[in-house]
Amino acid sequence: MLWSGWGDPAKASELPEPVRRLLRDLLGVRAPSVPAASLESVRLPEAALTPAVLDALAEVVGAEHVLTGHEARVRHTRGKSTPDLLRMRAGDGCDAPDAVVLPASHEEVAELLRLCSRERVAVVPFGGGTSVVGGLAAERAGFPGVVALDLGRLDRLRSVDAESMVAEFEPGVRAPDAERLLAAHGLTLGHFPQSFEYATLGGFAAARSSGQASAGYGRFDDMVVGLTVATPAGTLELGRAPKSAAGPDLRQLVLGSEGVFGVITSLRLRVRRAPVGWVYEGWRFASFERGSAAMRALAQNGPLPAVLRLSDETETMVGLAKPDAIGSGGSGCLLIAGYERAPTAEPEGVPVTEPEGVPVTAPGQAASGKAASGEAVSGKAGARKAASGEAGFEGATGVPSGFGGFSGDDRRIAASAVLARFGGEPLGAEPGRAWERGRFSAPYLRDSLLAAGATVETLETAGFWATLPRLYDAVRLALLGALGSPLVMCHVSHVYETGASLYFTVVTPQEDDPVAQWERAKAAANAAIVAAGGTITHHHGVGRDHRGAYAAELGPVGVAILEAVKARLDPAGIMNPGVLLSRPEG
Ligand SMILES: Cc1cc2nc3c(=O)[nH]c(=O)nc-3n(C[C@H](O)[C@H](O)[C@H](O)COP(=O)(O)OP(=O)(O)OC[C@H]3O[C@@H](n4cnc5c(N)ncnc54)[C@H](O)[C@@H]3O)c2cc1C
Repeated sequence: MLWSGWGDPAKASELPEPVRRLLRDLLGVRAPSVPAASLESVRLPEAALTPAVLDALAEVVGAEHVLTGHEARVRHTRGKSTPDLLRMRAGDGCDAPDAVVLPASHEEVAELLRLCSRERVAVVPFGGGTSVVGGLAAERAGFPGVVALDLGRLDRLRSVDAESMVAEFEPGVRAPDAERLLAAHGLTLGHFPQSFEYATLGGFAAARSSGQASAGYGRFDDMVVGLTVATPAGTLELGRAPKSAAGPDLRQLVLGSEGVFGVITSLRLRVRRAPVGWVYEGWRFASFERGSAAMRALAQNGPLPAVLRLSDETETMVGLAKPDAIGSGGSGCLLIAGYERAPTAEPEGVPVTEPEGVPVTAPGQAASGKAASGEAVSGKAGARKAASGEAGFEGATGVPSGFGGFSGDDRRIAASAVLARFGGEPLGAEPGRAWERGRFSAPYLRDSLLAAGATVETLETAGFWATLPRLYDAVRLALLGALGSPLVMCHVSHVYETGASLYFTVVTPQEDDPVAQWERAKAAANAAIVAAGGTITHHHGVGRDHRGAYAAELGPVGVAILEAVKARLDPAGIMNPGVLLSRPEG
C-alpha cells in the first residue's frame, strides 16, 4: 500500500487525456505548485514511549513485533480519506503512533490491553488502515504515548461449519484473502467494498461496512453472527445462536464501535455458496427519479439483483461508473445490475485448521466450475411472476433480500422486467463489464487527480425513500455553495425496502489550503444532511470526522449510554481516544 496514496504502486495510472481536458476546461484545475513530500521527509512527533514500556510490549509479542522506525510509524499514520492523503503529501505526520505492535493471538491482545491500561498508553486498533473518517487518528493529549495495534498477524480462517454456513476468521484477514480461503470450500462472503483489496474483516465489523453486492449479500453487519472482543476489562464472547430473545443484542454494541471498547479478535460470519460466475448489465433511465423508482420497486417487491447501482445524470455524463472510460458516459442515468450465476454444489464440510493455498478468486470470476443446484424456475415464469407482482417479498422469508424466490437466470429475467416497466432501456452487457473492470480502480484515479491539482473526495448518507429527493438536493446545493463550481456526482448503490444510501463524489480545483477547503465543504454537507433528515453516515463510520453529528443523532441519553459502556470496559480511556465519542473534559 502506498503510504501517501492508495494501493499497489504498479497499478497507478496516468490520467487519460479526456479527464485532463475536463479538469482544465470545465473546472480550471492547475497543477499544485509544491511537490509532494517523500516518505523520509514526513515530520513525526518525537517518539514518547519509555524504554521500560517498549520492553514490556516486547515481552508480550516479541521484540521483532514492536516497530518504532520512521517508515512503520508513517505507514500507520491516519487512514485514507482525501484530507489524510493531502496531509501526508504535505509531510504532516503529527498523528503518527509512537510504536506499532503486532500481536498474534487473542491472549496477546488481551495482555497488551492490560499493559497499556496500566501505563495509560493509548491504543489504536489498526486493520487495513483504510478508514476515511479519521478512525485511526487518536487524540494524544494526556497520554504518555500512542500504540498502533496492527492486526495483520491475526490472519487465519479458523474453521468452516458447512452445515450452519458459518466461518470463523481472525480479524486481520484482508477481504481478498477471505474470499480465497472460502473459495477452497466453494463458499463466499460476498462483501466487496471499493476498499476490497486492503480492508480487513475486523475493520468491516468495527466500521459497519457495506459492499457493492449489498443488495444480494447484505451489509457486513448482517453477516456477523458472533464476535470475540478483548477489552481492557476482560473478554466478551457474543453470539451463541443466530437470533435470540435473551435481552438486548450486545453484538450490535460492538458492530460500529470503531475500537473504542476493545479489539475484535475473532468473527463468526455467515457465508454463502459461491456462484459459478456473475452477469452484469447496463440500463439507461431518463432521470434519476425514474431510476430510483425502479430500484425502490425491486427493493420492496423483488427480485433484487445482487449488485444494483444507479448513477445520477452528472455521474453518468462523466462516466464515473466506468472509470476506464471517463468522459464517455452519455446522457440519462446509468444503472448497473449484477446477478450471480447459480451457486456451486454443496460446500465441502470441514473443520479446517490450516487451509490449503488456492488461487485467488477475484470477485467477478467463477469460484469453481461445479454444477449448479437450486430449484429451477423457467425464465418466462420468472418474468411473469415479476410483472404480476407475485415475485416474492423476499424480506418476509427472513432470508437476506438477494436470495429466495428466484435463482440463476430467472432473477435476471424477472428483475429486467421490472426495470423495463419503469422505463429502463437495456444497454446490454458492455456497461456492466466496464463497471466490473473498473470497480476497484477509482482510488487509484483519486491519487492521479490529487497530483494533478484536483481535490476529489466522497461522502455518503442514507434516508427513507420519502426523504431521499430532499436529501439529494440539500447535499448537492450545500457542496455547490461551499465550493463554487465543483463537479458533484451521486449514485445509489445500497437499497432497502424502506430507503437507500446516497453516495456523493466531489471534484474541485485545489485551493492553497486544500484541507481547509474540504473541511469547509464537508461541514456544509454535514449540516445539510442533518437538516434534511439523513444519517451522518451509511457505511463509512463515525471516526473523529462525524463525532459531533453522531452525538446529535444519538441525543444526550444515547451518548450517556455509550459513555457508560466505555467507562466500564475501558476505565483508563485508552481505546482509540477521541474516536466515536468526545473525550470527557478535565
Ligand atoms: C478508497 C476507499 C474506498 C472505500 N470503499 C468503501 C466501501 O465501498 N464500503 C465501505 O463500507 N467502506 C469503504 N471504505 C471505508 C473503509 O474501507 C471501511 O471503513 C473498512 O471497514 C475499514 O476496514 P479496515 O480494515 O481498513 O479498518 P481500519 O481503517 O484499519 O479501521 C477502521 C476503524 O475500525 C477500528 N478497527 C479496525 N480493526 C479493528 C478490530 N479488529 N477491532 C476493533 N476495532 C478495529 C479502527 O481503530 C478504526 O477506528 C473505503 C475506503 C477507501 C479508502
